[in-house]
Amino acid sequence: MEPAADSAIAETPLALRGVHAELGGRPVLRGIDLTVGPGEVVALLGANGSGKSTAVRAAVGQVPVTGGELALFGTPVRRFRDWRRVGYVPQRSTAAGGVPATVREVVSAGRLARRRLRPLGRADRAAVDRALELVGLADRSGDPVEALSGGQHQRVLIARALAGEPELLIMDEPLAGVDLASQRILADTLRSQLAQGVSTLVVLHELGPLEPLITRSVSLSAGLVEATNACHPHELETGIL
Ligand SMILES: Nc1ncnc2c1ncn2[C@@H]1O[C@H](COP(=O)(O)OP(=O)(O)OP(=O)(O)O)[C@@H](O)[C@H]1O
Repeated sequence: MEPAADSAIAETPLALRGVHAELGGRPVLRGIDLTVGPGEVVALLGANGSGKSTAVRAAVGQVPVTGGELALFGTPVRRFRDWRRVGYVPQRSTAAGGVPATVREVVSAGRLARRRLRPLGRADRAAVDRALELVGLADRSGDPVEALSGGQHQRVLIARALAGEPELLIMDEPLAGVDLASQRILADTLRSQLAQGVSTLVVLHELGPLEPLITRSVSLSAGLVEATNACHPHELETGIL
């Protein structure tokens, strides 16, 4: 194989080929093809239960792949260890998991894959500060996460993912329950990440303020890809929603 082709494959942040996955013994993904190329923002769309969350959870190694191939940066997910290259924002949940924690503590957890067992250093603290600034929560960093609204909570989860300075950002419904002002902050945040070359896979029900940033949309139906649309800013067909 040509070296150029080799490096092109290695640089593909996320590639799913004919991916199958099961939950509770039932097939949920039934042969998904999905690629997130360098610098792309791919929106994953589809009805409730179509398999969007399962696809992203497979991509971050939380759901085993039972067939096909899933690779991160050219490495099969089962062998992938370089998780600091990936930022994951799970579907809305409690950021602190019931444990009292401040906004800064939760966001600092995003540095874990980089720090390993070392204490938080100056570069870690600077990255946490930048992430808090990006999502507009710098002034709330000392507050307990329990004291935040749902939309602010969601921004904490995004800041936690950004604090790790990922090359691939995977977000599961980051706009769910978030008001328009917060959605715009998220759009600005994503725009700044794109400018730095971060690739993104984002599960959405409505494109909202993210619409101009999306380069491609992939629509799932009953565990299969129903449609793929190359999007140019402002040209996405809203009909696919
Ligand atoms: N733990 C589980 N055990 C068994 N089935 C599950 C489990 N989690 C999800 N499922 C099923 O898998 C299918 C896909 O679920 P998934 O959460 O991936 O859908 P989704 O497209 O993200 O939906 P939504 O838009 O509602 O978030 C659904 O039919 C769901 O009922």
